[in-house]
Amino acid sequence: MMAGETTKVPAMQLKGVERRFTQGSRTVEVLRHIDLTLTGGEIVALTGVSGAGKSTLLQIAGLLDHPSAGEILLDGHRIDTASEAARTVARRRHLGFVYQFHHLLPDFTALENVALAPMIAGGDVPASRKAAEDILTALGLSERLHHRPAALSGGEQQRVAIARALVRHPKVLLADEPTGNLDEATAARVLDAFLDLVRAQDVAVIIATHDQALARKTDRIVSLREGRLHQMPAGG
Ligand SMILES: Nc1ncnc2c1ncn2[C@@H]1O[C@H](COP(=O)(O)OP(=O)(O)OP(=O)(O)O)[C@@H](O)[C@H]1O
Repeated sequence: MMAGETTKVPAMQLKGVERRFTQGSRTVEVLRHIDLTLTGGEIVALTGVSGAGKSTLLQIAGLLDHPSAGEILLDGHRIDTASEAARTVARRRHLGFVYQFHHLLPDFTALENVALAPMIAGGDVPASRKAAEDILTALGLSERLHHRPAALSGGEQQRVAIARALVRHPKVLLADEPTGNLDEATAARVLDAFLDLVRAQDVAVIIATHDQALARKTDRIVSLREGRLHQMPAGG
């Protein structure tokens, strides 16, 4: 190790993760033995054909589902064996989620939608609103703070959803087709704003996507095939 360098604990590690679903007499092995290390500041694209298990893997990494076997470490600590209450706290404090459809609250403004997350986590109102304003401004939405979702374009709505996921500075951000609902030009703009922001925040990001143009902009591409994770060569 070089002088002044510190070893960085991975934001999240999946070790030997398996997930099988049993329906009647039939068992489907969706994830067979997944090893994945996510480091702060690293953006990983998770690819694979429809049904390959991308969403299943995100659900497990997001502590929303339990692996059938294997370990999950968050910031170096086992979290898969923790109580449901501890997992909920860890999810709120350390994980952020962005989905294809944004699920913004229709009766709240952009600013309120984003500020709610830190407020629910116990932040005071002025600090939460300031954090929300800062991140929305970083995403180019300073002129849209007081608009409700219905008065925003699709790309703007998705940027609000991204702001909401990032406002508490999660250690890990899990995104499932975050630009899948947008036209190509809007998707590219939203993605660029999103990548600039997460690179500045040092958050580990995993993005499940079918979009090769999106995947090529990340630091690393992994692909799920027959339940196993393959590292794809650099450059996609
Ligand atoms: N709760 C469940 N019960 C039974 N089977 C399930 C369950 N959840 C997922 N599966 C199966 O696991 C496999 C992987 O599904 P998953 O949604 O993770 O794929 P995906 O790669 O995200 O697909 P897509 O790109 O279409 O969203 C599919 O065959 C699916 O039917």
